[in-house]
Amino acid sequence: MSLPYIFIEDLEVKYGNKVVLEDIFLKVEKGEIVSIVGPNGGGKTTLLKVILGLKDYSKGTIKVLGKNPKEVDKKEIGYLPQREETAKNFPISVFETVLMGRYPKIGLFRKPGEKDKEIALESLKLVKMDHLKDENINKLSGGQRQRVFIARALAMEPKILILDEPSTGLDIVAQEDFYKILVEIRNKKEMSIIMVSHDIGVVSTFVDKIACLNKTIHYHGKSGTPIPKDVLEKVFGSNIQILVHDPHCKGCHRGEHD
Ligand SMILES: Nc1ncnc2c1ncn2[C@@H]1O[C@H](COP(=O)(O)OP(=O)(O)OP(=O)(O)O)[C@@H](O)[C@H]1O
Repeated sequence: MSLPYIFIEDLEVKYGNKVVLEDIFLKVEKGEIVSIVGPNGGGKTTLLKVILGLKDYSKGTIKVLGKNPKEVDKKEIGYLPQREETAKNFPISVFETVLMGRYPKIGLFRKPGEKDKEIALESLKLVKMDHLKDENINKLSGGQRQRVFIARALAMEPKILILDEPSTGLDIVAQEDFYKILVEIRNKKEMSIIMVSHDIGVVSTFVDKIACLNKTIHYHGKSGTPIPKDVLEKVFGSNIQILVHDPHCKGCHRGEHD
């Protein structure tokens, strides 16, 4: 059997003397979509940084594509950070933005060729934004822009896609569309997707595994199975209310709820 794309065992991470992650065990297989949920300050971004090789760990084992994270070829991992801003009024089109995703492959000083343009267009099609390819990136809505940034990451043809709160600011319909696109991308490209999310109700319908992170991972299971109440209380506190999302509810789609 092949190695999981991400393998983490007994991981501990500190900032100075402060332990922010401990006893972390997590496996992400090829083609799996995993969501990390948890309260502010729970360590989600820190975990992503360790996976990306941007932050050291103090104990345990972590292998990304079978290697120490710092040794992984950066072209193998597409990363979309929490907030991605484009310079206001910078005249760059959607297509040019996605084409920038090819530069790690072709080098900064080479002109993209026909194959690069083909891949950029295919990436835009995957996120269903090809009809806006000539539009200025700053004229798009937040959700549309987010999809373009995903296309830019896809243009690098990575094996793993890492997204930090990709659905922030999207309404529930846009969130669902967004997650459906991620599932399609996974199905077509067989890449692993690991993302931080706050919308636990919606995300659980689309992902393969949810990891609740508050210093350590409290639950780690298949989506569709309800997360036990005691686990939710440990992670979010006792006031948490999880709205179980019914994807067939037509009222949700028409915005008929409060
Ligand atoms: N550069 C840093 N130096 C020191 N402590 C840090 C640093 N970055 C994060 N921390 C601390 O590490 C802990 C985890 O932070 P992290 O940003 O990983 O949490 P998070 O779950 O991503 O939070 P949020 O949901 O608010 O984005 C917090 O206690 C935070 O204060």
